[in-house]
Amino acid sequence: MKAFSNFNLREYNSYRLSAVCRNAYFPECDEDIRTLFSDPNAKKIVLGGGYNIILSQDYYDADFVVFSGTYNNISLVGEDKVLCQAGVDMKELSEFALANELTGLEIYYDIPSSLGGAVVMNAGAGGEDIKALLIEVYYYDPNTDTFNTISVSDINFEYRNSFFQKNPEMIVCRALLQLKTGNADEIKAKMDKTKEARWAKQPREFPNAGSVFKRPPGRFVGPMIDELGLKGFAVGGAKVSEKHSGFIINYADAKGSDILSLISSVKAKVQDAFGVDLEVEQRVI
Ligand SMILES: NC(=O)C1=CN([C@@H]2O[C@H](COP(=O)(O)OP(=O)(O)OC[C@H]3O[C@@H](n4cnc5c(N)ncnc54)[C@H](OP(=O)(O)O)[C@@H]3O)[C@@H](O)[C@H]2O)C=CC1
Ligand SMILES: C=C(O[C@H]1[C@H](O)[C@@H](CO)O[C@H](OP(=O)(O)OP(=O)(O)OC[C@H]2O[C@@H](n3ccc(=O)[nH]c3=O)[C@H](O)[C@@H]2O)[C@@H]1NC(C)=O)C(=O)O
Repeated sequence: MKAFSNFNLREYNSYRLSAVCRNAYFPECDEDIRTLFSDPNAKKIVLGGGYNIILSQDYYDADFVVFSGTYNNISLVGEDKVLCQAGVDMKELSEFALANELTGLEIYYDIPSSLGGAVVMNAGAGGEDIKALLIEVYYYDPNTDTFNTISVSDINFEYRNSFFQKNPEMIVCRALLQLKTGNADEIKAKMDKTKEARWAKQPREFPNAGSVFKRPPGRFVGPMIDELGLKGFAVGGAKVSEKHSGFIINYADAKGSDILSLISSVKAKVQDAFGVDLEVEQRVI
């Protein structure tokens, strides 16, 4: 396994915040996972691709385990199933599916996520989600020091929620996905179309971590923020995106604390004006 001391996580969080941690570990196999997590008292902070996190501190006197760039094997099982490890980047997984003329993963060409993060959060967009493709997930339970398999029906997926969110000590190791045989041109066309539509609406030119808030029941976040005239509202180097007000962008060397102050301010204004208590979707670390 790769291990680094005093490691700057800037390249491992999509806001590109500078945050140094005491140690960063990049597991490469199941035994590395057991070594890292078998002692429940030795707390570690888990990151996938770092696309949905806010690193609120400049320094962490803590150990991070990063599932990105390693533990990222993908293999075809039979004709139309794919087995992949937690560190697989979903974009690469969608490209693997295309190369094998398999359909189902096209939207993940542009949903920033590791496979592990996608399972934990039930990643998706436009009405599609990962739940629909999953057969089963293999995970590590530090309470019992065992690797277990859970079938999709037992994961209890909900909107941005799952068994793994409710049990954050469980480590997602691998997932088996069911795809369908497709036509390469059609798969590629859907990948390109999804990407184009998302880039047109989202501020992909700046570091960001997707939607800041969950959709409150029966409402959208963007229109409320727009109505309050908060597009472009900034704290330090962090700003409510002018392109999509459900996003915060790092436009000028923001700190995690800038993002948190901006979130508090937006939350308070939305609460005052609409009586809606916005729930932050991104993980504050
Ligand atoms: N729809 C969109 O456009 C966008 C969606 N997103 C979503 O955000 C998520 C980002 O994923 P990713 O970057 O990989 O995750 P992150 O690195 O952002 O990690 C988020 C949390 O997921 C948990 N986690 C990640 N990997 C594992 C694992 N192997 N085992 C157990 N827990 C894990 C950890 O929480 P804990 O320790 O509490 O379990 C971690 O704090 C995806 O679900 C993605 O869909 C992000 C940006 C845009
Ligand atoms: C980006 C993420 O996922 C996104 C996902 O890409 C999109 C599309 O499926 O739907 C959710 O966003 P969202 O609720 O903001 O949906 P969008 O379709 O972008 O916008 C909803 C509505 O708000 C309006 N809107 C959007 C932005 C804006 O500045 N102003 C505005 O009025 C849009 O016109 C649309 O009518 C997901 N977010 C959540 C928290 O559910 C993420 O999870 O990080």
